[in-house]
Amino acid sequence: MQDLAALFDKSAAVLQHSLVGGRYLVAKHHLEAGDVVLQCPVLLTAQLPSWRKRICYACHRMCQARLALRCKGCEQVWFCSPACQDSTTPGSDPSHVGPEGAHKLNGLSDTQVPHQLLCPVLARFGSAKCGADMLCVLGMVLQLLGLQQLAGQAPSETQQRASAAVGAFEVLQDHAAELGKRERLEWLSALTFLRQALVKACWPEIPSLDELLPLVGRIISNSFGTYPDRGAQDSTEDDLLTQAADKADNVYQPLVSALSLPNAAAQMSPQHSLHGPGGSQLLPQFPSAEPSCSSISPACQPGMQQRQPPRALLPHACRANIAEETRSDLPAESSCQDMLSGSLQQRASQRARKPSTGLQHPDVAGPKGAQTQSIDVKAKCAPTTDPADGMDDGKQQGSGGLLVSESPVLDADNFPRHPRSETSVGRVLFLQASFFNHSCHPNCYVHRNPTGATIIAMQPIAVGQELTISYIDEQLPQAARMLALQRDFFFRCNCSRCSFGLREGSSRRKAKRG
Ligand SMILES: C[S@@+](CC[C@H](N)C(=O)[O-])C[C@H]1O[C@@H](n2cnc3c(N)ncnc32)[C@H](O)[C@@H]1O
Repeated sequence: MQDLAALFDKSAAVLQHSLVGGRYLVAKHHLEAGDVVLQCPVLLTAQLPSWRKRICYACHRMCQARLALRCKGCEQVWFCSPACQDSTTPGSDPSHVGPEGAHKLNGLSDTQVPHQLLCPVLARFGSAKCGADMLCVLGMVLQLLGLQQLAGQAPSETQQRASAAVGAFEVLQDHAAELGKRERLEWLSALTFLRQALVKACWPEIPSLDELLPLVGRIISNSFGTYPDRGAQDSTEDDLLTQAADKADNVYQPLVSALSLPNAAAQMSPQHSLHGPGGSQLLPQFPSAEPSCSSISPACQPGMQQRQPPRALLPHACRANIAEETRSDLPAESSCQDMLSGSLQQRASQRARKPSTGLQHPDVAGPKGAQTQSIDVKAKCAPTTDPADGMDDGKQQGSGGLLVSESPVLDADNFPRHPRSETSVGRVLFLQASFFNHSCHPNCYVHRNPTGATIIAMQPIAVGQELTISYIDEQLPQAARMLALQRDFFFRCNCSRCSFGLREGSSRRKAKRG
């Protein structure tokens, strides 16, 4: 606990532990809406195969044009510039690469796993017979194995940082034991492929399946989905403040009103003293478009990015799909027990469904694109195809923004809706953010950019009060929320809103019957 606590030294959060609730974070001091609670770097991240030709492996920029520079060794990663390509080799000077700090692939500049280390293993990924999301997770497992290799090297700052990262990752909750039988078999099959790739690449130590499965268990239950975003790249301090205010007002106020929580509306109506003590001073300076990158890639030019309303949090693609399905399929007050018992059995098949329509990969044209999204175990017989091949770049949708976004979208009537039409482009794991518990009525939200995430208070938070974020679309009906949390995060939510909702649901049913 001592070392873990140090992860939060420079933040407004303190890690606590309770025998009943496990680890959780509380406010170190009073926070106002808009205050930054903490910033966490990206620990692991990977793109879905179909997006790799659009997203620079080094700086994580999403580009409109298909990237021209590909690693000749593995043929699995693409770069937006020679500088970005060079940055992945040890000893290079990363200072001129991409947006400020974006070369820090793992958010730990000195522990970025050199691409040369991973390249021979990635070279085998082209023949993988697993689905896109699984391949994405395998890529993150490989990065972690790379960090483990760095951690085993001779003492140096790099070694120390890698050891710290690996050590902290190992204490994240691992839900591998809760995988359904079918899912477990799927993962074992995918991990067997990874082991074979490691053997062929002469990896120094080949972990057993029993050692690899918990890594997957931690990654899938702690990672966020990444989404295309047009505009967040230029996030300014004012944008962040506005987002915090929008989120608090437009997202939670209607929810609170709908639930008629006593006193809650007042609590959820921050005074927006966003520039108050500890507010703006603490806000980070997000990297803006960087001349070195934009001068090379037209897609990185600020003029190419259209500002869009901020969007809401979603963990990853299959969660978005479930959200959409459950919204339409499920009555708001369905029995949660029924939902959950069904959900566990259906988890694998739900995940196997192809993403909903909406924003598609710019290269994807109809059914061909859908092929890459299936993670059905049977479908794994077909190699993962890359829809970017042979497509016309001129028909791409514009998308010059960041990979990740996490703020609400407003409908025409100004009521927040969820970006469920968005398709995930990959996954990302933030170490510190993994210690925030979920609430369906959270007091913080996560603003993400390619180099990391910033947790921001959405309302005044008293010293010692628990800090929570939402892992899902908290505007879903309770049954759907519970289903998504159980299915994707392996727990049953005990937040105050769910407890309240259960009582409300049963009393409404009673009232209907009566
Ligand atoms: C990302 S971790 C959060 C930190 C976690 N408490 C820990 O000790 O590592 C997510 C896990 O925390 C627990 N958790 C988070 N939010 C919860 C909630 N609202 N209700 C019940 N359990 C929750 C669940 O065990 C879940 O799998």
